[in-house]
Amino acid sequence: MVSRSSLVTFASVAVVTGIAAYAVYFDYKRRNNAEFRRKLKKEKKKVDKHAAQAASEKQAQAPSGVSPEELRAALDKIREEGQPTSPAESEKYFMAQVGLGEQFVAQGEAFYMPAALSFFRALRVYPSPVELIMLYQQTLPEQVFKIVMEMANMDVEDRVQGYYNHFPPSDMNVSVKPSADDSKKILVANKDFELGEVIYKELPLVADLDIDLQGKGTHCSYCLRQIEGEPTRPDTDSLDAAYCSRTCYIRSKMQSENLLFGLDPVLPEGADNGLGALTQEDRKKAQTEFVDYVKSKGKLMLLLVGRLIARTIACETLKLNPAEPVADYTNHGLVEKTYSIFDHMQRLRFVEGKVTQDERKLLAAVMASALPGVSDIVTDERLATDVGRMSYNVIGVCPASGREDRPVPEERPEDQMRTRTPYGTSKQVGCGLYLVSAYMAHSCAPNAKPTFQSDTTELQLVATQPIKKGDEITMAYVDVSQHPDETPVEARRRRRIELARGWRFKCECTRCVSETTEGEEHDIGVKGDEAKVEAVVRRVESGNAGSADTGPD
Ligand SMILES: C[S@@+](CC[C@H](N)C(=O)[O-])C[C@H]1O[C@@H](n2cnc3c(N)ncnc32)[C@H](O)[C@@H]1O
Repeated sequence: MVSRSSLVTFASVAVVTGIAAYAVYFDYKRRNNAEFRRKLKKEKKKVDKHAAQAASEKQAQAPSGVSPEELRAALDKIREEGQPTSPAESEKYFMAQVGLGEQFVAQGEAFYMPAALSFFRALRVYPSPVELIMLYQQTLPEQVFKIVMEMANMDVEDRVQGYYNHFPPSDMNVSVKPSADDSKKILVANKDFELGEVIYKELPLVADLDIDLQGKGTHCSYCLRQIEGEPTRPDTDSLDAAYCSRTCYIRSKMQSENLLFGLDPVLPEGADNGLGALTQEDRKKAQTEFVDYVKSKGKLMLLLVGRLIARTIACETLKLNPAEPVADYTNHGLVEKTYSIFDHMQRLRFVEGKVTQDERKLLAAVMASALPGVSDIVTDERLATDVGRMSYNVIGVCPASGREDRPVPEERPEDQMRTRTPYGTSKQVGCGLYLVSAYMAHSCAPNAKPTFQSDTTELQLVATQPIKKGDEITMAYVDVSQHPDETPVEARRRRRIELARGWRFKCECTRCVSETTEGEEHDIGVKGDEAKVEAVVRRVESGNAGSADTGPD
């Protein structure tokens, strides 16, 4: 049934899950095309006037009368048709579908269903669906509007609720499932694995060298491998990046380096409407200030969040240019139509991070100097959540050889960064955010371990015990060995404190439970589990997405 709440459902979910593909382009167009802005303003005024009227009239809330089966079949067919890929094609497609819809409507009620399908097709490619829905509500016959809304809700619900049917990709041999008490997510094996077998390989969404290795030229700034011979060094890189190969250089540049630390234009030719108004000097200055801050304060997580935002923008702008060989620059089909990076990220658990005003300004200035207007998305709230989510989920990259020269951190490792490495952080060269591995729970008696056998950021998850299909897969977030100077009780207490300080949860693993001694429990600084999941995600997953509140709890 189409009701106001389902309209809100669609609106809030569509907004928070990222309008994606054309957002950057259209946003620019809107800001810069006076005619477009005038038209939008006029339409908005019309809508505001009618909205008050409609509210008082309390529109009928009956369903469209079309059966869910019929709607489902129509939706499946429309999905199969695919969507235009370039902005120009999208605009053409949008106009054509709206024109068709109008023609069908003019032919009378018998043609309302095909009319609604055309308007729905147009809605799917429009970058601001909420605005369009408001226009539809005021201009389309009620019956047509209801069909469009029912289809839109079905589309969004499938996408949001069906997320874990599509992710992780099936070739990774694992699924994300709810835990037995439904309070969290766990990673489960889709088949049996023998001891020592590789369960899956995963590339990071973003990764970075430890701060002390940045700019040194000893390790690749993209794959983090130790560089043999002369590194590839771009002339104008503000972070002094060095690469082990041209492939790494190109990938890094395409994914985040150019936007953050390079000077090439960010949008594809023709899509920027002359927006690259800031000079290269402005861009360099903003970049240098950000780099100086990150390096002097050791803010690796802020750097990674910058990369994350840059990569999100790069993914969306790459979609604007179908001629680009997208797959070459991306990992695991991350640039795909159904889910954006934002969709992936917002499902990860986190503890809010601390970000100062200066930090936000420095990062926003880098973004603004490359792509004016984009700095608007770097809000205090978003940054605190992103930094929290990043530091909560990254995994330390420890190549087989590791390193012995890592500076001893002044802060406790778990305060400075939580890099989830079973070897401790002392040997790592950097860290990466791995979207699938992020779901692995900690166990003090884990059955799997992340390894970096190719000496790059590619994570290979290896079974450290035989694993049966359906078993939960776990890793150690901290060093779970018993040190020579420790009793079992002391070792248990050490790892539990480290977990509580770093990840704010009380370990409930089988080993901790079995090693509990009577009267021994002590205050480890946390009562239960203080990690959060984005409120909108929780609501959507519990089938109650109607609220407009989209912030974390
Ligand atoms: C990095 S996330 C792992 C994925 C997470 N379980 C989820 O629901 O998305 C870490 C969170 O998992 C849970 N967790 C992981 N290992 C745990 C353990 N040994 N005992 C209790 N909770 C654990 C805690 O809620 C913690 O906040």
